[in-house]
Parts: sequence; structure tokens; C-alpha cells
Amino acid sequence: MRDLTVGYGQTPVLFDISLAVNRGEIVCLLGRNGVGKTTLLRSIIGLNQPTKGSISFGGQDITKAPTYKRARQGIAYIPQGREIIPYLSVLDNLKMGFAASGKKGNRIPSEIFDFFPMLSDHLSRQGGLLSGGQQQQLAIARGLMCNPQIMLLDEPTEGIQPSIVQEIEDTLKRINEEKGITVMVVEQKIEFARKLAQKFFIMEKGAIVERGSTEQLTNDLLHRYLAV
Ligand SMILES: Nc1ncnc2c1ncn2[C@@H]1O[C@H](COP(=O)(O)OP(=O)(O)OP(=O)(O)O)[C@@H](O)[C@H]1O
Repeated sequence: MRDLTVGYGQTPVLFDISLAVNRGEIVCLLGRNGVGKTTLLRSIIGLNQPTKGSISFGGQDITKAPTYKRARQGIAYIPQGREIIPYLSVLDNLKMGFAASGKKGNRIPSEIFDFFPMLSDHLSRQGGLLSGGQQQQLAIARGLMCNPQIMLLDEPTEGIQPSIVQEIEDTLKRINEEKGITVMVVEQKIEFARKLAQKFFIMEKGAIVERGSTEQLTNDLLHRYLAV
């Protein structure tokens, strides 16, 4: 991403953001509420359009590509709040991944149940009847159905009980290691982000103000940019 400037109407929200994520990395994006983290992820998948700057993915300029093409090129977006379709079954929620990837298919690959064994016990249940943690796992699994190269996750641990947070951390690590999928995660839970990611970016007022490897994520930085 180079010099990306994005706004809502006339109001700019992201200012000249430049950042790079290498293939196979896990990176986290941190910052207080309202600094622009969600807008940044939405810009990568094409739900917000920049007024300036560019985004390239796998060497291709995707700045003007529509969202569905970005999904087909290998970008999966797992939004804040998960956006499971509540009245569809777990199975049908998963099958939506076929539509997003542009590939025809009817059978859910077994690896989905290998990463998320819980789902196989609930395939015929309505998605909206799952717990928050189970819905989050379903949302990640639905993203994985698109066979992505990168997964963008917006606060995957929000409102989720600690045991499931640990499961999500372990599964994301496995997905990264076993499938080589790059992961970019927006997080408020610092310990989760620290354990999961190798690199961090901190945002403040629509700009990246600090970046580095997670070992460099000192308490001083956390206090300065994340304490409320
Ligand atoms: N649809 C919208 N229309 C107008 N302004 C918006 C819209 N969505 C977000 N904003 C504004 O853009 C700014 C950045 O919001 P954004 O949701 O990207 O921040 P965030 O860091 O993800 O916050 P949070 O941690 O609360 O999710 C905020 O000032 C917000 O009020």
C-alpha cells in the first residue's frame, strides 16, 4: 500500500498510508477506537475507495479492482461482528465461500473440518444459533473456503470467551504455517496480538505512527498509543 488516502464523503480518515506485508507473515494492526483500522482493512478488500495512492497485491495493482475480483485473487475479509447469515445453516454459510471464490463446488473440503472440528457437529444448525466464538470460527472457515492467499481479520476475539480465543489463536497459526496464508489482524487484545503476530503497525488519527517486529512492541508504546 502506497500513500493511501481514504475518506467518507468529504471527510478524510486515512492519510498517506504506506505499508508492506510479506507473503506468509502474520501482522497485527493496533490502535485506539476510531483511528481507522477497519477502514484500512475495508480499503484492502475494496469496500472503501482511496482518493489517492495505490494498493498492489502479488505484484498486481488492485487499486481500482472491484471487491469480488479481489476476493477471487485471494484476499479474504472476515469483518468485525463476523456477519454470519443468521437464518442460513452453518453448511450454507460455508458454501457462500464458493460464491466468493468464483469456483463451483458443493462439497466442503475436509481441511475445513480439520481446522474447525466443531463445525462438523453443527452443519444443519442455523448460523445465528451458534455462540459468538463458534460464529467467529465459522466466519474464518468461510473465508478459508475461498482458498485465500491473505486473510484480513477485524477483531476476531471481540466478545469471545478465553478458551475459544486460545483456539482461534492456535488455528490461525496452523492456517498460516500449514497453508502459508498471510494474516493481517486488527486487535484490541494485546496479548493475543503479541503471541500471534511477527510484525505490528500502530495507527493514530488515520496514520501509521509506529511499526516493527512484535518483540519491539514495548509497554511504553502500548501506553502511549493504546491506553485509554
Ligand atoms: N460509514 C462511515 N461513515 C462516516 N464515517 C465513518 C464511517 N465508518 C467509520 N467512520 C469514521 O471513520 C473513522 C475511522 O473509523 P474506523 O471504524 O475505521 O476505526 P477503527 O480504528 O476500526 O475503530 P474501532 O476500533 O472502533 O472499530 C472514525 O472517525 C469513524 O467515525
